[in-house]
Amino acid sequence: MTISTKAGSPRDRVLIFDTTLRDGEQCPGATMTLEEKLEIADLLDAMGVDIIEAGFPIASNGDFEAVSLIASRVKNATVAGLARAISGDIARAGEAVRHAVRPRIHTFVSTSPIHLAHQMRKTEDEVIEIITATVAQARNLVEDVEWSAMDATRTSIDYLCRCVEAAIKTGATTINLPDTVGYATPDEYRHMFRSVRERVPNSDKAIFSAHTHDDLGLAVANSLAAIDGGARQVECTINGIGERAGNAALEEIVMAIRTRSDVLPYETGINAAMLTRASKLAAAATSFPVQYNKAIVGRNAFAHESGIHQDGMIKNAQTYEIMTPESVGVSKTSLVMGKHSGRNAFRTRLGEMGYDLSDNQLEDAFVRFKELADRKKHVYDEDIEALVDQNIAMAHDRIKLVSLSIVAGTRGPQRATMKLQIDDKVVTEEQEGNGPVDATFNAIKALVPHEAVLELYQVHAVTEGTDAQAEVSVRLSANDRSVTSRAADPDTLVASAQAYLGALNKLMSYGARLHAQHAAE
Ligand SMILES: CC(=O)SCCNC(=O)CCNC(=O)[C@H](O)C(C)(C)COP(=O)(O)OP(=O)(O)OC[C@H]1O[C@@H](n2cnc3c(N)ncnc32)[C@H](O)[C@@H]1OP(=O)(O)O
Ligand SMILES: CC(C)C(=O)C(=O)O
Repeated sequence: MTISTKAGSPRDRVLIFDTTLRDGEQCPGATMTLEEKLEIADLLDAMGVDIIEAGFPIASNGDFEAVSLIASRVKNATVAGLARAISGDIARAGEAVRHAVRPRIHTFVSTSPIHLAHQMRKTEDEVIEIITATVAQARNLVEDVEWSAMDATRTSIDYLCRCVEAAIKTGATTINLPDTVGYATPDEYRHMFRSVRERVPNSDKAIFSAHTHDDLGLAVANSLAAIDGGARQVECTINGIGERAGNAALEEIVMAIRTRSDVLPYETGINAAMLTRASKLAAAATSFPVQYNKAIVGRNAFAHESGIHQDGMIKNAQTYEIMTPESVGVSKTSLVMGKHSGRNAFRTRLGEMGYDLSDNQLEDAFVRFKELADRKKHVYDEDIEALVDQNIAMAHDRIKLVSLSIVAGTRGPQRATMKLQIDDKVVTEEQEGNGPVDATFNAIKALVPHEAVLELYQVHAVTEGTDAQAEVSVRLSANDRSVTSRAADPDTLVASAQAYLGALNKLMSYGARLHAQHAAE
């Protein structure tokens, strides 16, 4: 099947066969409700999936009902029901898909020696007879019959060719050669498709299909190799969910074909902008979270934290992104601020947040940002805001905190050892208190004797989590003047000391007469 591209060069169409609702549901814990299946089927249809494998109708009444309902509501896609090479399975699958606009029966039987000997307990000739009888039965029910050779990749090529020839002769229109146990390498899989297509005399009467599993992490690579070997249908699932390590991920195949159209001259009918939505829906329905670094749909797929990458992204997104986030339905790239970020990203984020800092202010804030990022897993905008505001506010302070250590716990009294820089003199003091905050404030009072009264002391977390920054507010009053100062730090006691000192600095800058001036002398 060939279609023309906009540029006029012919590209082969690769059919996308989605089996999220059948093989995807087979992985332990991924069972979906009827409503969830209907919602997924509607989305797959709207997204442009060519064939939706809706379930295995003989498996249960629930599966039968889901396949029947999906068959009656899907508007464009072919709806397939799976059936073993057993008459009852095929009749049930035929019944389930009968109201589909485009119904398909997908029947399969094992072909590898290990499966024939141990699972089927049949000879090769007996299985050929089973293929002939069951494909013929399916063909009597629907025109579109897919036949699969279970464990094809561990089957001898001679016997596989005999099976495929028999299936096509009896009426199979699609031949699927699955790598059922995820054992093949891309070269082997490509070669298998080439050999079977070359050696089977009637191979041109069927579309060949690849169905891969990810036991060795090769499912997508094998699917692409199969296409190179002549397959024009690929069987895959949203988020790559499926039996054991999963199936080939639909979104990865689609985006590989789209992004590397220079070396993969194919097209799919998928509206890629819906991939992220489909991923979220499948994850919610199955309760299988998508790993953060999952290709295409993982939450880090379009996120950058390292400074060199962020710098490149700011200059030109193509430096570190091979596809746009919009192309897969993600609204924008995110530059995550963290310990690996650099100045360019920090300055850019501050600009977006409305700050216009001088070079010196920026440098100071950047140093403090790196210190914070070393201590904190996530640095949010609110953290940066708190840090920069504090930095600007502290620029002209006469009293600065150099260090603070606290002894706290059940065996009081609590003790604070504090070092301050007052103008250009460094002074140290150790004080006890009724709790670590009291000890801290006592140390300040000892180092900067004053008569200001503490009117308010309040603590709240800037963001969520146990490593959140504490934002402390302190209000002091002296000589009829009242000032409030805020400070943030992951350490509540450091934030408390900074806020208290901030208030003292403000009082001093308003000209309040504090003994601090004497202490600094
Ligand atoms: C590679 C794949 O993904 S194949 C699809 C796998 N999916 C599933 O199995 C999910 C749904 N399965 C089920 O609900 C059940 O297994 C059923 C309803 C299909 C069958 O249940 P049971 O009749 O209890 O059989 P059970 O599951 O214990 O064993 C499977 C039987 O099917 C036979 N069988 C397996 N595959 C095939 C096949 N393709 N064609 C014919 N028979 C087959 C096995 O040899 C075994 O037969 P036996 O009982 O005569 O030894
Ligand atoms: C039923 C077949 C197609 C299958 O799921 C497999 O072989 O993995």
